[in-house]
Amino acid sequence: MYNYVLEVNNLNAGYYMETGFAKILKNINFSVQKNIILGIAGESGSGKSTLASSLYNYLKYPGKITGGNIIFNGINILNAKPNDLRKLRGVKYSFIPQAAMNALNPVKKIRFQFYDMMMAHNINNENEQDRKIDEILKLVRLNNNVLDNYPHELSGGMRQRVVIAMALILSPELVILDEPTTGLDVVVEHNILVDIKKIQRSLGMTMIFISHDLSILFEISDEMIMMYSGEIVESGSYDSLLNSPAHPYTYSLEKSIPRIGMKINKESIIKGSTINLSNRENSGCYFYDRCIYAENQCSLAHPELRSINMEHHLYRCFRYPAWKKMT
Ligand SMILES: Nc1ncnc2c1ncn2[C@@H]1O[C@H](COP(=O)(O)OP(=O)(O)OP(=O)(O)O)[C@@H](O)[C@H]1O
Repeated sequence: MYNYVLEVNNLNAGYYMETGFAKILKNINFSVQKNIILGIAGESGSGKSTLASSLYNYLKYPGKITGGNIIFNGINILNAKPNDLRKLRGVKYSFIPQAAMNALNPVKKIRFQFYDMMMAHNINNENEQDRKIDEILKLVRLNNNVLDNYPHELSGGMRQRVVIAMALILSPELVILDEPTTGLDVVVEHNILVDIKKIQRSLGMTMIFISHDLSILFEISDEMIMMYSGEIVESGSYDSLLNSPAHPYTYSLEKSIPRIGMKINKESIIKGSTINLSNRENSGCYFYDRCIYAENQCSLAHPELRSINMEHHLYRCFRYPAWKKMT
C-alpha cells in the first residue's frame, strides 16, 4: 500500500482568452508517494506550469481551475478557506515558481527577506530565526555572507540557492519546483540538482520537479509523468519510462537526448513543431499529427490511460506494443 502525500483527481484548468475559454489541463489524475521526487516532463506549452500553479492553488486570472480536487494533508486545497491555505503554504508545502530567482525583492538584503518570510509564519524570535537561517544556508551550501547582499550582487546559481533555501526553511513535507534550474549554465545546474536530491533524501521530503528537459528528470526523479497537450500521456517509475517507454512521445524525446559520440536517429525527430492545442478539437489522439507510428484508428478515437501488467506504469496509446516492433 502506497502512502500518498498528494492526490490529484480529475483536475481541469484553462485560460480566458479573447476567443473564449481555452481548456488546457484535461482530467489530470495522479498521486504522489511520500519521500520521492516526482518529475513532470513535457515540451513548452504542454501545461506544466499551469499544473504546477494549480497544485498550489495559485493559478491567477485569466487562468481558472474548472474542476477536480487536490487533496493534501487530508484537505482539498481547491476549496480550502484562505486561512487554512495560509497555514499550509510555506509551512507544510511550498512552491518555487518558474524564474523565482528573479522574484526576490531587489531592494532588500537577503537577510531581511528571510526574516519577512519567517515572520509571515509567526516565527518572531530572533535567535530562532538566525538558527534556522544558519541551518538552511549550510544545507544549500551558501556562505552566510550572502545575507548581507542584495539579490543583484549574487550569481544566478546563488540566487537560485537562496530561493530554494526560502522554500525549505520551514521544513515542508512537499516542495513543488517549476523549472528551478532553467537559465543556469550546465555545471551550476548539475551541482544544484545533486544538492536538491541530497537534501530531499536527507530530510525525507517529497518533491515535484517540473522541467522540459528530460535528461535532468532522468537524473533526479524516482517517478515520472509525461505531459502532452494538457494531459498525461505516460507515467511510472523513472526506470520504466527510461528503459521501456510505452508512448512514442516519451520514446522520441528520450532518444533525442544528446549523447556524446552518437548520431541522432530518425525516430528521435518528432514531426511538426510545437503543440497545437487546436488539434484537440479532433476526436483522436492529440499526438496523432506528429507520431510516425500512428494509424488510422489513432485519428478516430481518443486513447484512455491504460496500465501495463496491472502495474502503475500507465500509457495513452492505441499502438502500444505494436509500435515497439517498428523501432
Ligand atoms: N496567462 C495565460 N493566458 C492565456 N493562456 C495561457 C497563459 N498561460 C499559459 N497559457 C496557455 O496554456 C498553455 C500551457 O502553458 P504552460 O505555461 O502551462 O505550459 P508549459 O508546459 O509550462 O510551457 P513552458 O515550459 O513554455 O512554460 C500554453 O500553450 C498557453 O496557450
